[in-house]
Order: sequence, then C-alpha cells, then structure tokens
Amino acid sequence: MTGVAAPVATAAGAFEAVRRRRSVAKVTAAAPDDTELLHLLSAAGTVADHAALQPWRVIALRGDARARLGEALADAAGLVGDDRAALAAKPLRAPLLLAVAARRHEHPKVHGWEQDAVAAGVAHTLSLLLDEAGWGVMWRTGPHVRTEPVAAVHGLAPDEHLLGWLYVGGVPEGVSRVRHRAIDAAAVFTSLA
Ligand SMILES: Cc1cc2nc3c(=O)[nH]c(=O)nc-3n(C[C@H](O)[C@H](O)[C@H](O)COP(=O)(O)O)c2cc1C
Repeated sequence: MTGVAAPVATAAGAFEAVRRRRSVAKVTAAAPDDTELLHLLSAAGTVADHAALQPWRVIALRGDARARLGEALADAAGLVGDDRAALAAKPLRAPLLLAVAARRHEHPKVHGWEQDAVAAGVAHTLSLLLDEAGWGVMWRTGPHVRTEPVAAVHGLAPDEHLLGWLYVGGVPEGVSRVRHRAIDAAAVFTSLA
C-alpha cells in the first residue's frame, strides 16, 4: 500500500457508474470511515429483497482484526512456516475489509438461494458505490472463506455464511479506469416472444 490518493466522488448516472467500475487489486492505506460506509450501505441495502427479509450483514475489519483473519485463514489451511506467513498476510493487503455475510431466514415462500441472491446484490451494489465514491475495491474469497476459524473471527451465527470480503482502500495514482473487459451482450441474451 503506497501513495495515498484522496477519493474523488463522481456524479455519473447509474449506467456510466456501472460501465466504468473496475476492481483495484492494489490499494493505498486510505479508507472510508464508518460514517461513509453506513451512508453507502443505506443505499446498497435497498436492493430487491423478496419479503424484505434483509438476509445479509456486513462486518468491517480494520487494524488487528485483519491480522486475526489472516491467522484464521492459516489455521483453516493447516499451514506452517513461510506458507503460513504468506497466507496470514493476505488480509493486510487493504486497510479495510468488508465481510458480507448471507443470513438465511426460515421462510415458507422465500428459499435460501433467493436470500443469497439478495446478499450478493448488496455486495455488488456496495462495491459499485464505493468505486463511484473514488475508493479502490476488490471482492475476494479463497478456499477457506467458509471454514470454522474464519466464521469465529467474524462472530457469525450458524445461519450466516460469508460471501467473501470487499477489500477497500485508496486508489493509487495512475491506476487506469479504462474498462478492460468488453461484454458481448448479444452472446448471452435470448429474446422470447
Ligand atoms: C464472489 C466473488 C469472489 C471473488 N474472489 C476473488 C478472489 O478470491 N481472487 C481474485 O483475484 N478475484 C476474485 N474475484 C474477482 C474480482 O473481484 C474481480 O471481479 C475480477 O478481478 C475482475 O475485475 P473487474 O471486477 O474489474 O472486472 C471474485 C469475484 C466475486 C464476485
């Protein structure tokens, strides 16, 4: 994490904000505070939600909490030595990790997969809003995301399962905002009449 760049808010429409979003793998030590996070989450949390179950929760990890997560990942992997140190350091790549947990409620009509779709929608929307606000974001998971040591660090209830973490930080100077991946919409679109 080098070269702290101040976030620059943009006032683009939704289409432009979505089109220009891209993940930022290497971020600086700058990060949004909880007040800003709550502001953005109050918008991200309005995604379509069958029966308004609000089947999700966000947990912010800063400071030593990231190191505890690293140790939990290494415990889950059963690693020792240099391999352990390398895995344990991964959460330190950003100053702020936002864990998004899907929380499945028992409901007679709304199946679990529908609730997971809501939680994923919140994560995508929060990621987009952070990007639009000028922060660098990358959604990451890994093979140990749903292990017991990792759940314990977050204090998850038995009905909560992580969808991963939004790694958040400042955008280093010179990072390109040019979209690198074109979408061939016609290849994945079918129109029935
Ligand atoms: C649920 C989920 C988990 C992901 N996990 C990882 C990950 O662990 N490591 C990684 O390099 N990219 C991961 N990605 C992909 C990146 O977040 C990102 O989308 C990808 O690098 C493409 O960049 P773009 O978002 O700018 O198109 C994940 C994406 C999603 C939606």
